[in-house]
Amino acid sequence: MWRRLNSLPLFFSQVRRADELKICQAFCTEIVKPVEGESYSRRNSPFVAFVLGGPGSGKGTQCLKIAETFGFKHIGAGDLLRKEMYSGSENGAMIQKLMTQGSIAPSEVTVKLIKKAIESAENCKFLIDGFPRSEENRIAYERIIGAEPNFVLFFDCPEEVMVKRVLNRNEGRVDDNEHTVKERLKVYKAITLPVVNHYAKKGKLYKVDGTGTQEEIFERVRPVFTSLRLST
Ligand SMILES: Nc1ncnc2c1ncn2[C@@H]1O[C@H](COP(=O)(O)OP(=O)(O)OP(=O)(O)O)[C@@H](O)[C@H]1O
Ligand SMILES: O=c1ccn([C@@H]2O[C@H](COP(=O)(O)O)[C@@H](O)[C@H]2O)c(=O)[nH]1
Ligand SMILES: [Mg+2]
Repeated sequence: MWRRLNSLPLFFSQVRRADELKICQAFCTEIVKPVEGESYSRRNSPFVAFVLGGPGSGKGTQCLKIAETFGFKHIGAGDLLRKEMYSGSENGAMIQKLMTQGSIAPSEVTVKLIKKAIESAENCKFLIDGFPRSEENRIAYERIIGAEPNFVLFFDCPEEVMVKRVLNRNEGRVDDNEHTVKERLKVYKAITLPVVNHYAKKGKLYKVDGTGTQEEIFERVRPVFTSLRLST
């Protein structure tokens, strides 16, 4: 569907936290370099950043700030699934069960929702928050969408901080409870971190310290997006 985008140059070093998989850390001044003269369009080649991190690492919070400051369209994979769940669609009950368990929805379902959200947006720059959750998700996205993300923003946060934030969230989510957050952390470590590692190896990962205040974190994120020189 969309033509493949060039992989973007990042520089690497070893990691401290999230070290189960020895994820590489990007630490460069010119973080993302779109190809000279390249223009991005919603249908042919949107500019896509995946935003990953554990439950409560602050993905949604930071995506709102990035979207507002840099004009990206924020697509929360979990938000799309929650909307589907409450819509009364045929997948609703299945999604509710998986979310309550802390498990992951079938790739076809999630990618279809993401594709629809991209195609119906009046934008060509997207933040896809909380996806891909697994290697299977990633492969399905690449197959169905026909492109890789331009880069991946990863919020690295200690487990105890993430759990505390989730349990204080108070938004009525079916998964904001002690039991589900424990399951989500297991899934995150076993299935999502390999995706993070995949993008690190490809030179597409930008890792940000997810501790501190929302404002402090955003100041770490800001240079990533300031360095983008998108021609649209
Ligand atoms: N830096 C921060 N310090 C304290 N609380 C925060 C911070 N960032 C976000 N929060 C709060 O923590 C909770 C979780 O944040 P957020 O929803 O952004 O995380 P998330 O990574 O999207 O989580 P999930 O994967 O569960 O959707 C929210 O209530 C949010 O307001
Ligand atoms: O790609 C995805 C994203 C989310 N889910 C399910 O939704 C919940 C909550 O997701 P958030 O991104 O944290 O809002 C997640 O635990 C999964 O159950 C999914 O299946 N696939
Ligand atoms: Mg979220």
